[in-house]
Amino acid sequence: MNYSVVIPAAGQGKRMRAGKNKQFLELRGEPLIIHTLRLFDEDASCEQIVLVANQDEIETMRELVKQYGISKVSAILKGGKERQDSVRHGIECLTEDQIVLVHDGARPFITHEVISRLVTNAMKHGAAIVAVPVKDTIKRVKEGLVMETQKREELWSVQTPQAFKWSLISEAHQKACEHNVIGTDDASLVEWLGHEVSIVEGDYQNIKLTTPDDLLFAEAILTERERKR
Ligand SMILES: Nc1ccn([C@@H]2O[C@H](COP(=O)(O)OP(=O)(O)OP(=O)(O)O)[C@@H](O)[C@H]2O)c(=O)n1
Ligand SMILES: C[C@](O)(CO)[C@H](O)COP(=O)(O)O
Repeated sequence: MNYSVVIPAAGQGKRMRAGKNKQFLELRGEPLIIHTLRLFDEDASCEQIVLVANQDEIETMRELVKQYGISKVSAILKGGKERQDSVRHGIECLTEDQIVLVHDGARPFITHEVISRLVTNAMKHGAAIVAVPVKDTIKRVKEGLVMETQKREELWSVQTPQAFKWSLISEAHQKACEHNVIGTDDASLVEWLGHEVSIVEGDYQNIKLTTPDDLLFAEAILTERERKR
């Protein structure tokens, strides 16, 4: 089953403390966003990529897409204040009757195999997300004191991509916007509508490059993947 993907890349990268949007940081000589875009460009089931960028970075993104020969980018749209606003802009430019993936520009290590299982699940359930079981013990804390220890067997750490039938994710984003509902991921808006969301187990290497430490992990993952090739 073919799909379209919305890639939000319109953040500031504040936690990375690089003095610029982390999408332009280089990994093995290529910008982070290019690693992510290439993954989908090379995925046989990906029909089109909608890239969401900061207004003043749209031209740079366009040039990079051209320079690195990324062929499936159909639009580069202006992002919004929050990630959710950026994703909504991307969803709004697509149409019904398709599976839409949402994937962070800052997650360059998703695999074709996980994408394929995700899309199959989204067709069956309407909504599916990639996640991994939590490894640490998680506690709820208030004012420096432990309130509760959560049942670890019920906890999953959620990643992107997240995949949806377009009509469902479009409705979720529109209604969330009308009611000022903010979620830290897109699936939480679908959950808020009362719709089921299926989990697809992914892998721990699908990290989001968020803080400077993640650059070290990224280098290690790239080294291992090159060795396996
Ligand atoms: N208004 C925003 C905020 C974030 N994003 C994108 O959403 C993804 C996940 O967000 P995050 O890792 O938090 O990136 P930043 O917002 O850039 O980081 P920070 O919060 O540290 O500033 C990133 O690809 C980021 O570019 C976006 O498109 N629009
Ligand atoms: C969507 C996400 O990547 C799932 O883990 C995450 O919630 C994004 O959060 P951020 O605070 O915008 O990085």
